[in-house]
Amino acid sequence: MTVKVKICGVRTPAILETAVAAGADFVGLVFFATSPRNLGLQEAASLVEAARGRVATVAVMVDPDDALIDQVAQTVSPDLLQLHGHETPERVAAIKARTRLPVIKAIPVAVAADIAAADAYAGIADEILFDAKAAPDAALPGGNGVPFDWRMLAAARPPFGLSGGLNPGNIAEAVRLTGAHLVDVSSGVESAAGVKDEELILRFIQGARGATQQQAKAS
Ligand SMILES: O=C(O)c1ccccc1NCC(=O)[C@H](O)[C@H](O)COP(=O)(O)O
Repeated sequence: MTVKVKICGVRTPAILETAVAAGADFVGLVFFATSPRNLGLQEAASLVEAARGRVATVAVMVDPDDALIDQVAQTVSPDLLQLHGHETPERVAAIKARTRLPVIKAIPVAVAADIAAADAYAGIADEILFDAKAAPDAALPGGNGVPFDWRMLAAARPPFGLSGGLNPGNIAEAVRLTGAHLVDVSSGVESAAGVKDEELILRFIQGARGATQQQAKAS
């Protein structure tokens, strides 16, 4: 199994090129006004145009209303959507029907009981992404660079994605321990909030690919 890698919070053409050259499968474009990774619609549209056919683009939104959904779908035209808020299964289904785009649903995890929340999205979301639940006083619902206890994912139904506090130093262990088929990183490949680092992106993707090879040998 080859682990798919998503580099989230891409903001510039140069970092998009780095992610493509390093072999990323997905790049995330964040639409969340107070995030240091937030993009305007036109900036995002330019990145999507440059990415088309080379790496899949994911528009990351938090409890978006229909107006934002329509603006992003029509102006930015990403390959997928990622819903990172409190969207119900019914809302996810409605957004999918409205846009005809595949949807990644983020499930926030702090305690073992949180894993079961994913079950309600079976057959609705195209991908489940278990992410660390943000602290109550956190400024952002995602992209905080904080991991959760991966052992809780023993109760998760594969396939699933993993994010939250991943970085070049822990990605191999994270893949080995969880069996995640998708890994998603933001803070762990940044030199400062919202500033992606080319070297860290390369090392992260190499680490994910290396972990895949070891896992394949063991099975
Ligand atoms: O990254 C953001 O700024 C962000 C803002 C609002 C909602 C979601 C956001 N990011 C979602 C992601 O997909 C991140 O990659 C994921 O939460 C992991 O982040 P990190 O722990 O920093 O690697």
